[in-house]
Amino acid sequence: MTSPRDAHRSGFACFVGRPNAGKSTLTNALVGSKVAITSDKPQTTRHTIRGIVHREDAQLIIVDTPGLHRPRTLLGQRLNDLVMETWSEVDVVGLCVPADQKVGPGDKFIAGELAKVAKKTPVIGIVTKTDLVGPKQVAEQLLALQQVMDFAELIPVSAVDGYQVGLLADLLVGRLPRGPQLYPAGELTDEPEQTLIAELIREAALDGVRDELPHSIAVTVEEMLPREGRDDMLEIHALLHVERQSQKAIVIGRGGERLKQVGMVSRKQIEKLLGSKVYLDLRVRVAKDWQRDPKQLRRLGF
Ligand SMILES: Nc1nc2c(ncn2[C@@H]2O[C@H](COP(=O)(O)OP(=O)(O)OP(=O)(O)O)[C@@H](O)[C@H]2O)c(=O)[nH]1
Repeated sequence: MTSPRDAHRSGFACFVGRPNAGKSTLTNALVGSKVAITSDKPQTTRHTIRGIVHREDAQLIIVDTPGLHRPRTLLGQRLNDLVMETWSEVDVVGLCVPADQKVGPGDKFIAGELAKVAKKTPVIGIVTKTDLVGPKQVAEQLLALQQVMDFAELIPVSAVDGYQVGLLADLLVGRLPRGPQLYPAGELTDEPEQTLIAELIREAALDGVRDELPHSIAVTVEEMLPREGRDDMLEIHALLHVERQSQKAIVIGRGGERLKQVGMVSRKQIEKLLGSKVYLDLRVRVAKDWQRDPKQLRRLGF
């Protein structure tokens, strides 16, 4: 007889899909907590952030990769390499395609790349954002997705209303090998706190900026220390790196209004994350063309 302990499964999953497909939101819905940043701007997830789903019968570690795209810069190339590397290391991959957009060349490009690992790693086709369309369109999207590659399973979900999120967790867990817990119960992510904080600041800074500017913002946390004379407060110093002087002006805004807003919004999120009051000092620095400069990329953690 197998004991429940022997039946325990553990392992890694990741979601892929074109930018904005809903991968981060789905990670959060599965984990039940805000660990991956989300935004309506494409390519917001630069770091491989893991969310951990703890269940009686399994521990599912979700690696949230950046969107795959045709590389134009050194950063783009590195991001793609990171995605490929992630695929070969996980137990199951979910290809996310939003229900409200036609299956297009971007999805086919990703499916083509995924097919290369599909013999080793099962791929689940996931139609996301089903709350945005009617049942007929969901069915059509499932059919369209089925054409692009040979999936181990196909499932429609909505991270917003929770539709089939539990079932998706079951499907993912079903593909994990038997094994013990890999992380302590209750731990939701193994990303260093500073990375999460930097991501929250970047998320706030991206809100309301258009075009190519989002790709030009990077955030580093330079210092975290107890605030002098306030033992209930943390003091955090962070830098927003942009590529050009003109971008600096946009990020700061007229009379510093935008930066103030970014500070206010992200401070609230950071306080929630850390469970402590925070004094946040944000500065903007021009790191000329950092996306094309290997030294700068390393300094910014890529
Ligand atoms: N209505 C609806 N919107 C969703 C759902 N999931 C995600 N979204 C929205 O779609 C946008 C993109 O979601 P993300 O989770 O950031 O997408 P992503 O694939 O991680 O994007 P990148 O990080 O750019 O690769 C956000 O505005 C989300 O709020 C969903 O189930 N329903």
